Amino acid sequence: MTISYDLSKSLNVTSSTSQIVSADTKSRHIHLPGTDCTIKQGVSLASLTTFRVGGPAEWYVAPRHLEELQASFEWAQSQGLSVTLLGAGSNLLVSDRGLPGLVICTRHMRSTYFDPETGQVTAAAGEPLVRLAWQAAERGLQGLEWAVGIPGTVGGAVVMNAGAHNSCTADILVNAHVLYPDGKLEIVTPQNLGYSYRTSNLQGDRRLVTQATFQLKPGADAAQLIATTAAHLKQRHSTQPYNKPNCGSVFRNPKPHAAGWLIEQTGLKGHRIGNAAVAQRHANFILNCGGATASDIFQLIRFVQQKVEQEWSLLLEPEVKILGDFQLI
Ligand SMILES: Cc1cc2nc3c(=O)[nH]c(=O)nc-3n(C[C@H](O)[C@H](O)[C@H](O)COP(=O)(O)OP(=O)(O)OC[C@H]3O[C@@H](n4cnc5c(N)ncnc54)[C@H](O)[C@@H]3O)c2cc1C
Ligand SMILES: NC(=O)C1=CN([C@@H]2O[C@H](COP(=O)(O)OP(=O)(O)OC[C@H]3O[C@@H](n4cnc5c(N)ncnc54)[C@H](OP(=O)(O)O)[C@@H]3O)[C@@H](O)[C@H]2O)C=CC1
Ligand SMILES: C=C(O[C@H]1[C@H](O)[C@@H](CO)O[C@H](OP(=O)(O)OP(=O)(O)OC[C@H]2O[C@@H](n3ccc(=O)[nH]c3=O)[C@H](O)[C@@H]2O)[C@@H]1NC(C)=O)C(=O)O
Repeated sequence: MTISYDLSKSLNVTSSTSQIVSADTKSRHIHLPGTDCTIKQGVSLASLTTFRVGGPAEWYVAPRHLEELQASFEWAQSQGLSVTLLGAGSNLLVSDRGLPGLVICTRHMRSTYFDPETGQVTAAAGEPLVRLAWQAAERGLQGLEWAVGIPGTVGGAVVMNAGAHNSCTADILVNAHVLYPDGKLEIVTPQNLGYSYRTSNLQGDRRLVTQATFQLKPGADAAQLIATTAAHLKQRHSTQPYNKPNCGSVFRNPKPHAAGWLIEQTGLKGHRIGNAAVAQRHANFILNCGGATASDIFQLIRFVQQKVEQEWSLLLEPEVKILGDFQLI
């Protein structure tokens, strides 16, 4: 049985039913008129996700500017293609069969502006959150020290409400610019985004975050902020596995419990399916031990869910976004 499996009810799952590629889209590269941007056919997504798994995008584009982004949306609409949004791919499990339609990757949308007076920082969607955290600390701007070690983009952080060390994106977001597929731009505030733990109403949505502004506290001691940031990174490296491809925490914590604790108590540390394994260092991490398939990881996620539910009567909800078709074995 082949299904589009919606594990978290908030997944941007796309069907793998082949799209009809129209006559003028048969070449492997399509130049977007009026831009320097090229849409490519059949681009592997494995190297674009931190799990290092996943098949090809039917079509792929990585715009650098708003105009290129708008042109990409227009092109997808003109071809009747579905659109999937990709940041740094650090919270994604993409099917081995790849994704139909157009995958728009924002990681080349880069720019940062720090206002030392107000403490506000505005960054384009593709800026690495980690880079922003270090730059803020170096400028004596307090409020992003928690973000070190999270290998996502600014856009991904706004969508996922990324967080750590009892802080999260919603705490510091002033506003985000979002682009609708029809080209309309809107400025949204945290109050509009339905934020809660690792959740926002942008998840599974068609709006694309193009930039975000965060409020930091100016005038802090840079050396102190750098020390705190470094301490957070050190703590992470001592509790989380950074040596093999993964997606961070696989499941949201079913508070007041910690998913990692539940999985360890269920005896699943080290459990392996194919080349995917539950990490020894942290049971809420699944590792690609080398040559894992998305299917291996998917089966392991299902297995962990089933075992934990049997033991604790709790269904763990994936934090990772599962995209495309997966087959239940
Ligand atoms: C080693 C490791 C450690 C991690 N630690 C943490 C942690 O401590 N805390 C934490 O919260 N997360 C953590 N994560 C998970 C991940 O880094 C975050 O969820 C991150 O915010 C995802 O950002 P991304 O750019 O990679 O988004 P992606 O994984 O590319 O996408 C995530 C979702 O956001 C959507 N999306 C991405 N960009 C945009 C955009 N510009 N506009 C609209 N939608 C968009 C995608 O469609 C998808 O639904 C970790 C991951 C790894 C690999
Ligand atoms: N296990 C996995 O699956 C993966 C784990 N990771 C881990 O996640 C974490 C975050 O990864 P990633 O987002 O790629 O971030 P990186 O740690 O690679 O850093 C991103 C950018 O932040 C800036 N930066 C990093 N460290 C410092 C510093 N000490 N001082 C000043 N600036 C700094 C640099 O910008 P500039 O170059 O402009 O100076 C760098 O390019 C890392 O610990 C990485 O090892 C990342 C990917 C996959
Ligand atoms: C990595 C992510 O975020 C991380 C974030 O980096 C850290 C640090 O703030 O706190 C959360 O982890 P976490 O809840 O697992 O934090 P930890 O402190 O490592 O563990 C919580 C509790 O579980 C226990 N634990 C953890 C792992 C394990 O194998 N066994 C175990 O018993 C720990 O001893 C601790 O008592 C976030 N995870 C979630 C799902 O909320 C992510 O979202 O991808």
